[in-house]
Amino acid sequence: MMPNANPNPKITSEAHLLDSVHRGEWKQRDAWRALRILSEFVDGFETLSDLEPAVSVFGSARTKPGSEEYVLGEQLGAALAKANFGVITGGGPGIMEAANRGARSAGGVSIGLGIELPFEQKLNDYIDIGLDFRYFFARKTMFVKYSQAFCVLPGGFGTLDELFEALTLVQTKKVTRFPVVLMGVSYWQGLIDWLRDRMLEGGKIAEQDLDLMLLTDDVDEAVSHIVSACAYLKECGDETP
Ligand SMILES: C/C(=C\CNc1ncnc2c1ncn2[C@@H]1O[C@H](COP(=O)(O)O)[C@@H](O)[C@H]1O)CO
Repeated sequence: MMPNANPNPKITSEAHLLDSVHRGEWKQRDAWRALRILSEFVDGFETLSDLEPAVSVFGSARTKPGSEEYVLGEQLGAALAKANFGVITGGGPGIMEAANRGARSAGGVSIGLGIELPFEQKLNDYIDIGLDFRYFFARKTMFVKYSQAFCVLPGGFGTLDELFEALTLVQTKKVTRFPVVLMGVSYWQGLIDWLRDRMLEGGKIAEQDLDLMLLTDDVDEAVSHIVSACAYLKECGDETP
């Protein structure tokens, strides 16, 4: 059954926190929720701080095993592992599973940062280090902090949210300029054209903001781009080229 067809979805902790209707709950409950939020950060920092260099892979939760995009996710996970990167995903199905599966099959470290959702869900079966989060914002901090790069495969709202969060953090220099690779040229080309024709032409972003992304179908090109960008950053610190 598709998740959003569930007749009785549970109300998650994050939904309670973000609830803007039941004002009575705010005073009683939110201060306590802050402690739970703090514990998510502490668990994340403790579990992930010893991680070797890693790359976060994002993409649709709905991609079917065996499909072309799933196979691309597996190949990418394996190639990243062979280049000695851990592979971090959202721990769910689809592209997340594919990348974890590829990383595991190549003997790499496979990490899943799961999220509590209104419907039953467990981490996929290809994860060595797994964490479950209640709050998207705590989980997002871990993706950014413990990755050297982001690879983004075809996906929906969740994937776009992760992509644009990363780009905003790099653009505003909240994080070191690190590589963002978009994989799946035919899927992303329309978005890139729109960013160029509308956003750039309209003066909403700068040319260098578009340069933050590499668009490719080629796994080897993606990985060597990440390897050389990481080497450059190690040499030059935060300075942009
Ligand atoms: C919809 C389905 C499962 C949802 N399960 C998810 N588990 C973990 N992480 C998820 C899930 N759904 C979204 N995410 C995060 O967003 C990205 C994918 O979102 P999209 O809208 O599918 O593009 C992904 O990178 C995750 O971090 C089906 O069984």
